[in-house]
Amino acid sequence: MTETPAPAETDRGRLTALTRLWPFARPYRRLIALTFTAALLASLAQLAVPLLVPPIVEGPIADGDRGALLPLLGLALLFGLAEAALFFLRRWAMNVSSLQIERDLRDALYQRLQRLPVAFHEGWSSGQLLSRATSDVATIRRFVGFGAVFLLVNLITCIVVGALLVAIHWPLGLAVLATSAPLVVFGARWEKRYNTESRLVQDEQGELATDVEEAVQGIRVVRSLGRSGLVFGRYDRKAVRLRELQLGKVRTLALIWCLFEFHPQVTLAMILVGGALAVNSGALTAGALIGFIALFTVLLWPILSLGFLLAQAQEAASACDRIGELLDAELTVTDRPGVHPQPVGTPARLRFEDVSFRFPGTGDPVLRGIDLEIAPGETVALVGATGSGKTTATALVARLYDVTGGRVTLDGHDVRDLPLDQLRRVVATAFEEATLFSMSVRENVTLGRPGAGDAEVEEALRVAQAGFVHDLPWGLDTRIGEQGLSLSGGQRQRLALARAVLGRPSVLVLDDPLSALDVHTEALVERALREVLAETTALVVAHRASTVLLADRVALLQDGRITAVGPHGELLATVPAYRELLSSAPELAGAGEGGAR
Ligand SMILES: Nc1ncnc2c1ncn2[C@@H]1O[C@H](COP(=O)(O)OP(=O)(O)OP(=O)(O)O)[C@@H](O)[C@H]1O
Repeated sequence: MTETPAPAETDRGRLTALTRLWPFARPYRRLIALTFTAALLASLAQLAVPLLVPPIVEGPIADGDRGALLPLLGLALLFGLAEAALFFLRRWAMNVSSLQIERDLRDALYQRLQRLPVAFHEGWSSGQLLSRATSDVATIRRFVGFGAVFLLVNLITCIVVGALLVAIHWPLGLAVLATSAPLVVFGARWEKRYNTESRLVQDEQGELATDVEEAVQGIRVVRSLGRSGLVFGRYDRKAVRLRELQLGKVRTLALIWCLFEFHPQVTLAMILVGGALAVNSGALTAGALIGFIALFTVLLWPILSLGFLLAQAQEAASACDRIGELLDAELTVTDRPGVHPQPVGTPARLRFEDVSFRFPGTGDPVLRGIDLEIAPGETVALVGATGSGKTTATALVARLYDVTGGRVTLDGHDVRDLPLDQLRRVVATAFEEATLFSMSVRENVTLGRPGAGDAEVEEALRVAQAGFVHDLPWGLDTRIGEQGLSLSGGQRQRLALARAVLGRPSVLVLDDPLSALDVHTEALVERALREVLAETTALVVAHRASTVLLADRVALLQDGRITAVGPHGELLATVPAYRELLSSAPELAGAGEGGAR
């Protein structure tokens, strides 16, 4: 796997990236509006007590009229109760909408990852994808479920309270607003710096996740080579770098907090001095000053929270950008507009017509002008030196990659003119690396054909010589794969083969699927496989003599070109390069003595 592409140095991570969330938030706009309204009303209800202070101080308290106190206190209590009810409503609506948005985002991301071409996945490390699908989605949920609402509500509270302060005593009110201005200027400047740091931290977390994943997956190799120390060293260097990046982020945040903490204290001192002078000169009553200070304390939380709310918004914007990189990635292998199912026989005729292929971003093409026709029911073995392009050629049939020149056809239809659904139903592929999922044996085998009946499954298992599954603790219902029962390499290959031959596909593509079998099992699988190959069209990558002998004809691939096609015996007799290949590859050498089937 290559390094994850670096983000472009454009507008990335600016708060405008948050607008990407709108399509996900739109279905829940009513709940979001309810959240926002409840939060705003609760904040405004908080203002009731400070606003009631001057009438209480200057009325009942100054006059010693206890009876007049009661209705005012009752009013304050009512506002308190309203605030509590609004708090509950806000939390409920906020959590429901944010959890829904999180789920929708996760689903969209997962579906996109499933649809993105193989070439895309080869360019991205799994840790980067994992961190986007988990921690970035959670960051967005936290912002949607908290930061976004309070950023707006607190801003409105600041404006309303600012206006009230000016209304109570305009010189003091304006002074409070003037001391708040640096917060805005500083906040805007800091936004850029914090954003860059957030993004770097998030990317480094992805790198670290990749390392952990590789170390776990490759644990046997690492242990057997005795390189745990080396692998740990690499991991530790990244962990140290992550710590440094996080510390940088913390430093920036600490600076912000400093300012946001310092500001209210200085402002409060200024209000006390200015207020005392105003009361002395008769420009302000004592009650109004107490009310002014009480209102200013309401302003403290919105001002203090601005720092971390902006930080949360920044992190969410970075997360949106990172997720956007996946959601915007081009779906290069997709259904052409207007495609509809075409008649494809079983077995089908497979043709490579002047096919060329170049991996994206690479120089020389891997395949150049390949012509190969495989008649219905015929088996052709693809033979060539390592790196000659055999696996790449087979991957073009099921459109794991799309040709960059020429075309591949099934019964005369360009594979790009078939709906992907149909194509992948009629073409079955078994890879050299047998991948099994954390599911039951049955689910693993029927993955490509969920409707397959018991008889078909049994037949596929028989062909693949995978009868061992009946001896597993729960037979076909035994859970296998990463989190299930461990199987040997040969057993895994046999199950992957059973998956490919299930339902007798129109075209069978086998990429050296017998490589992990012992000689005895291989002979049994080959015998059964001959039955299947007799009824289907097959393209088989052969690294071993025994696999070559399964084929009717052999195609020799050299440097991305097919240089000879014919029965094994004929090539052996007439093509020196083929003879050389057989003699230089011990695995293939045995074919020298045999003949094609
Ligand atoms: N994702 C990729 N990006 C760029 N180049 C690639 C990619 N995958 C394979 N290649 C290159 O394409 C060439 C053909 O690879 P391919 O796997 O098709 O060869 P092969 O004949 O199947 O080899 P082997 O017998 O070792 O399996 C090689 O040079 C390989 O390095």
